[in-house]
Parts: sequence; structure tokens; C-alpha cells
Amino acid sequence: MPLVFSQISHSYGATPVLHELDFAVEPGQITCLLGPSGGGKSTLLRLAAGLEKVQRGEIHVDNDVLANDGLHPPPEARPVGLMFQENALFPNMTVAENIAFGIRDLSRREQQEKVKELLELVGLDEYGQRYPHQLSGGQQQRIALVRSLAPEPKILLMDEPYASIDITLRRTLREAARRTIKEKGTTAILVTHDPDEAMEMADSIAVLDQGVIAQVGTPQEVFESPATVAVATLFGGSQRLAITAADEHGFDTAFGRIQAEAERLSSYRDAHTLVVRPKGLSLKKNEKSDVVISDLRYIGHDWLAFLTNNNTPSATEPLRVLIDDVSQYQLGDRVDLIANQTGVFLFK
Ligand SMILES: Nc1ncnc2c1ncn2[C@@H]1O[C@H](COP(=O)(O)OP(=O)(O)OP(=O)(O)O)[C@@H](O)[C@H]1O
Repeated sequence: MPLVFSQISHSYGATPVLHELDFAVEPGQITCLLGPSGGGKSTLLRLAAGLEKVQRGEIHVDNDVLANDGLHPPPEARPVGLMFQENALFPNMTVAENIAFGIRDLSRREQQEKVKELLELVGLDEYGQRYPHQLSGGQQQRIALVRSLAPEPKILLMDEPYASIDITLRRTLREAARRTIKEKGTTAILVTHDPDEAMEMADSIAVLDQGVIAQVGTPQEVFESPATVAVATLFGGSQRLAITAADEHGFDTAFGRIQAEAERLSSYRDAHTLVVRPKGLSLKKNEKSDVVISDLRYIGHDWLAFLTNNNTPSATEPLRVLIDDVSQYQLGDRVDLIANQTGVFLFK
């Protein structure tokens, strides 16, 4: 394994952030670290980068100890490349000089060849002699990426590199980054709190929640079989509801009864929490129901129904349910809720 965190605990003052965390990154993969804000994602990356001292536990690279409470090599002595938001390009150096910065020990010719190859890789062959302020934000990001790849680090650490970039450009940059990282065979960890970004970029997603890794898996595994409530609620407009009672026909929630198949229920007899995606429920009209369609909104490809329950306080957030055929429904319709086969998750 190129990068392994073992039993890492970390506190800021008296505030614990990481708790005996174990995490191994697969070689040659792009792993996205995803999780609620403040969960410790950046801290984990900063520990590997050498920007933060390891307090407890160890970090290994290829079976060698990289850092522990007695070993703290500086960032430049580590086999890692950094692409953090704060690591802007050096403004007083040309693009070529920026890229060559980390490979100053190579001969001049080798440096030039490397710079040329990397500029071509991100489609900016003509830009070597420009200064950063003469580039667009997206071009600067692409240069920052290849600058961090120039020394051919074993591991590339990226902390929200696209956070300040607009959504369309972000998509283009992600693609460029994924292609470039894959072409180089680099092992990369990308911190993001955008689940869409993680789904698009990652070979593997690791969810960090409350100081521990809650789940590691392919984007499909993490999306379709979330291991915890925190993982389930990361994706797809998921909504969390408490289950107040359950029997063989379904379960009771703040939105009344949600009907479900008996066989499904029996495997979740002790469930107390329901996480439901907008695609996870179907509606059936029932004049006697207390659940009412209080809003219908078009969201591009689909319609969302916003449901409220006449019997619950108005402060309760409406339940959002995707509907196939909007012509069947109108505002004020009363409906029953039925759990679909996918998009509904039960937790103890
Ligand atoms: N230098 C610091 N001094 C004190 N507390 C810090 C420091 N850096 C981070 N923290 C705290 O540690 C916790 C974890 O922070 P961290 O930045 O690692 O989380 P994160 O998962 O990357 O969050 P986000 O998604 O919001 O960027 C937060 O509560 C944060 O306020």
C-alpha cells in the first residue's frame, strides 16, 4: 500500500478531531475523502503532507514509516505532491518556472523537457512564458496540477482544489485532473465536500465522519449500500426521518405511515432511523391521508413534490419526493407514501 494511516488520533488543544483512525489508500487510485464539514478531512491530509505534526499513530508510505510522534520530515522531504487551495502559483515566476520549481535538481534540458511534456498534457503548450496573472483561473489550476505532478510524487494530495471555481469550469478541470493523474499512474487523495465531485472523480470514496472512516468503497457501493446514516445522508438530497413504530406493513414517521414490503421490513426489525432519497418513495392518492402535496417544482429533468403532514408542526421541513408523471398530481392532493426497492435505507 502506498499510503497507510494507522491508529491516528489528533486534537487541536482540548478538541479531539481524529480518533484512532485506520485508513489505507489503494495504489494508482484516486480516492475521494468525503464527509460532513469539520469531520477532519483536511487534518488527515495535512498530517500526510507534513503541515501538521502527528500526535499519535503512524503514517506509512510503501511500508516505511513516513511520520509518527517522533518523526516529522518537512513537506519537501516527503514523497507527496500538494495541491491545496492556498498553494497558489508563484506570481513572480513564469508558468514554466513554476512547473520547474520542484525539479530544480534536474539538468536544465531535463527540466525543459518535463515542462514541455506537462504543458502538453494539460493543453497549455503555448503558455510557458506567461505569468500567472496572464492566465484564467482554470488555466492557473491546470498549471498548479502539473506543477504538483512534476517531481513525480508517489502520492498527490488535493484539498478542495476547485472550491473557488464555477461549476462548469470545475467539471472540465476534474476531467483534466483525472486524465492527467491516471496517465501518470499517481496515487491521489482528493478532499471534497461535494458528493457529485467525488462520484465523478473517484475510483474509491472514503467517508470521514466524527474522526473515523465510516466507509470505504467504490462510488457505487457507497451510494447504493451506505454503511451509516452519515454516509447515506451525503448523497442525492437524502432526508432523515425517525421511525416511531413499525409492523409488517410499514413504518410510522413524521409523515405518517410509509408502506413497505414485509420481507424488507423483517431484516430491519430494530430500525429507528430512515434515510430516504427523493427517488426512494412513490405516491398513491388517498383522500383520507394527512399528507398533502404543498408544492410541485420542476427541477430540470424531473418534478419534485413537496409533502407536508397536516398533523405535524409546520416547522417540519417538507419531504421531497420525485414524481414521474406530474399530470397525475396537483397541489392539495392527499397521498400515501410507499417505499421503493431502492433509495430507502433503514438504520438501527
Ligand atoms: N489549526 C486549527 N486549530 C484549531 N482547530 C482546528 C484547526 N484546524 C482545524 N480545526 C478544527 O478541527 C476540526 C476538523 O477540521 P478539518 O479542517 O480537518 O475538517 P474538514 O473535514 O476538512 O472540514 P471542511 O469540510 O469544513 O473543510 C474542525 O472542527 C476545525 O474547526
